[in-house]
Amino acid sequence: MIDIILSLRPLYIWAVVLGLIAAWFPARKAYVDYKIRKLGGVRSSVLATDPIRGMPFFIDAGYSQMNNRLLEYYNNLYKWATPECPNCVELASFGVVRFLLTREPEHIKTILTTKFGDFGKGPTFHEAWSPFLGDSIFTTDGQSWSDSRALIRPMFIKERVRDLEIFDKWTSALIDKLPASGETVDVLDLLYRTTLDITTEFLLGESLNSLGNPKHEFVQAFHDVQRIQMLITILAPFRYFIPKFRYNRGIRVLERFISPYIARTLALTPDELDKLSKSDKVFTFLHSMARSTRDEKVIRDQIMAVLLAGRDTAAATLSWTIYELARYPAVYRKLRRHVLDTVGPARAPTYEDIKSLTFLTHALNETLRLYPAVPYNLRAALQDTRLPGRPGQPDIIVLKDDVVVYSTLAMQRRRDLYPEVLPEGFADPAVWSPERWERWTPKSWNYVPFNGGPRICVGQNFAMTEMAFTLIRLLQKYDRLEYRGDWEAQYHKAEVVGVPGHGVPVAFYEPEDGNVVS
Ligand code: HEM
Repeated sequence: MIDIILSLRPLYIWAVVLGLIAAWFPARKAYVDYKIRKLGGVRSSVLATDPIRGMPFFIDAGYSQMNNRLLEYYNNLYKWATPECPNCVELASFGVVRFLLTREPEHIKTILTTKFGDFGKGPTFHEAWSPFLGDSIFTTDGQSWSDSRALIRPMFIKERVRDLEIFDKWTSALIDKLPASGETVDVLDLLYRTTLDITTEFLLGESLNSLGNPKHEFVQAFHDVQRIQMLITILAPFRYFIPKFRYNRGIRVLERFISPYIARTLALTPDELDKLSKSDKVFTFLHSMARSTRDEKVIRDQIMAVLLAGRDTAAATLSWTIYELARYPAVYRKLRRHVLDTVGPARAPTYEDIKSLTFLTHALNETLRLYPAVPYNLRAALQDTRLPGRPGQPDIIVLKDDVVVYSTLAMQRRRDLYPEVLPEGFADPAVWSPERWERWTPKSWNYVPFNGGPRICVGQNFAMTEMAFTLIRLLQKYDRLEYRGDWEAQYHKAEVVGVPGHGVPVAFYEPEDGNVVS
């Protein structure tokens, strides 16, 4: 065939090549249609199967990401969906990979539990993320993922007193950094640093102290790596064209910081590690891993993964909570009253205090409903499989290597997933209202900020305790809070984690006349 083409004149060669390309896409579509029919299901709503129709969607995705309109872009896709499949659409451009984008609870449930084994991060995700997260819990599937989970989980199953001490140390440092009563501060920036300091101390036994040293090169490097990683993920087919200088340099900075801690830990003998494990006070995540593996790379990868998982997620959720509390002073006052009644004005909270403060948990749940920290996620099909169709409709076929993108952000904000007629006292679902949780439990899989199934967030309890602890400390000290930004201008910015795009400029007020309760 090649010989025949090469024997033609150049103009004819171009014509043949273009003809082959033009024929390839309909042929590919026909083949996919045939396979799907054979498997006894249907396609989801098809938006594009070739570059001419597909490219504008991918370009718009990149543009929307850069301009912080990703949720709008994502929701707009469903305007072209068919009534048979209103919440799942298919996009393809070059190559053979189809992207299925969904905001359907039954699909998320299927991916994460019912057909857990059929879906995974997949080889492309692994390749795209491995410079940063290596072969860690985040980037692997099957046995490798299961080994990572077994390595990490022990540090999260116990309620450790040591964790509360770490939270206390760094929330005190946070409060020390807040300006005088009534002065404006961007609390998002401070919370990023607080959660980074908490997470590094938890992981390594020693904190980065970014609250004390905001210009630490680690902070900028971590930011650069995450931002570029998100772009690499969104522009998956075109990721090779993204400049990676800052990304690679950032990863080197992170590694330079972590390496000495790993080396120091690996220098300990198994006996020494066993001895340390007896004491909750000094035993770190690093020690815990070194008891199971002596492989420096394995440890490096898991540390990076937990750093990523633990830092921005909690900072973002706390920031959105503070942003909403500034909007609803009555909720702030109610929370403060609960905290002062339960913990008092100065004492550090215990695990029991935190558990008994249910309204505080409702406030955090409500934030995670409107602003789930991981707003977009994806899974690749590891084999031909299916997602359930609407009641009475056939299943949607997912072919091996197809990528399913799911958004808990888009799903949890779907108006049609809430009662059509809202019960008394149940605020509009678009509104932040912790009170709704007093009489309402979301249907399972309509609310999954920590995901679900075997891959559910391993740090969920750690995160909820850390966030509650931080809020309690702020509520003890300040009797009110004022937003100093432009409410209209605020937007949701998605870089792996969804944060308030304009930060959260606020002023905290201590009680006037020194009274604890105002
Ligand atoms: C508000 C706080 C948090 C939220 C909303 C959250 C959410 C999530 C979500 C959605 C996943 C699933 C990711 C995926 O499978 O693609 C996840 C996984 C994970 N999270 Fe969290 N997370 C939070 C805080 C934390 C913290 C503080 C830690 C640790 C210190 C942590 C550790 C992990 C780890 C290790 C995984 C991987 C689990 C696995 O793949 O088996 N998370 N988290």
